[in-house]
Amino acid sequence: VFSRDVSCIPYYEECQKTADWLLSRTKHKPKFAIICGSGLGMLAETLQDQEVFKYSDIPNFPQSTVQGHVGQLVFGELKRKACVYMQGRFHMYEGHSLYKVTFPVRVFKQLGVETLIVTNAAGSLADSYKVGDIMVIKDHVNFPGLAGYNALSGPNDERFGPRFPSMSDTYDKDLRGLALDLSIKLGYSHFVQEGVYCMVGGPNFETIAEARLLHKLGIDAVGMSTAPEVVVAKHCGLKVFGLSLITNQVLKEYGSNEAVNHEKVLEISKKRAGILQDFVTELVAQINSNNTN
Ligand SMILES: O=P(O)(O)O[C@H]1O[C@H](CO)[C@@H](O)[C@H]1O
Ligand code: HPA
Repeated sequence: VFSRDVSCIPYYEECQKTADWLLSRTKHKPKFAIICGSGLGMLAETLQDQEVFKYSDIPNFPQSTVQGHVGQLVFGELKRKACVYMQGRFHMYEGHSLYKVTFPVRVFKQLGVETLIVTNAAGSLADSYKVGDIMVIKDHVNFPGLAGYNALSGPNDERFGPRFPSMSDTYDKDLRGLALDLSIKLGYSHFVQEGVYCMVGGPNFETIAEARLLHKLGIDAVGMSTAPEVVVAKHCGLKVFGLSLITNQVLKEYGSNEAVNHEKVLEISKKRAGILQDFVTELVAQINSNNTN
């Protein structure tokens, strides 16, 4: 489940074939790819001149199985910049191999994308965060990756990137700075944070003991995605920027009657998607005007 079957058809060619299929059907040449987190598919709604491809029609593409992940690529223009949105991501807990989870990222690279913007729904461990806050991802802890379930495990194809890529500067410093400046300009600074995201395998939410452990480790927000996509993006030379929407507080005390569930996560995502949408739109516009990209 976790690693690539080395006997399967060559991965680079497989990605290229999918990219060529898309390029022959869309007039857009995206430089930005945006992955929509749980319940955040509406981020794509502001795209002008849309062209939509269902995952079930795209060669080699996996299928979405999680509620809140529609399962289509939307190409279009945001402030006259060509973008592709992934409405529905793939998670390890769905049973996808990590090479399938990250397949779209490599396809984006072959489409000519230069910057990947990841979004996700996450639970907060940081005491100062509130539900509805947006966290600019400064760095991540890839728990499955540390345990050997890494999207880069298996044969390395140098055409994507090096065997041993550095991850010390993964979330682009200029883009993070730009986003924090922008949050002030947009009047968002009271709910925009910067912090560390941690990926756990899921699909269960954390036990109290696990939540306390993550909190002690200095992790600010936890989710079940993002790290594999980001590792693969960095490996193949994409600039990376990430936003976590805080959909719930992770319980750290015993005896509470509260419990998180996916429906509550989707409810908050739906409520805050508009704000996230504006943030991403303005950011994409600014990246160009500042020549950051
Ligand atoms: O990370 P995204 O896809 O936003 O979704 C988050 O929300 C779901 C749990 O409610 C999990 O899939 C978790 O990873
Ligand atoms: O509390 C959480 N834990 C893990 N993943 C999540 N995704 C949204 N909220 C959470």
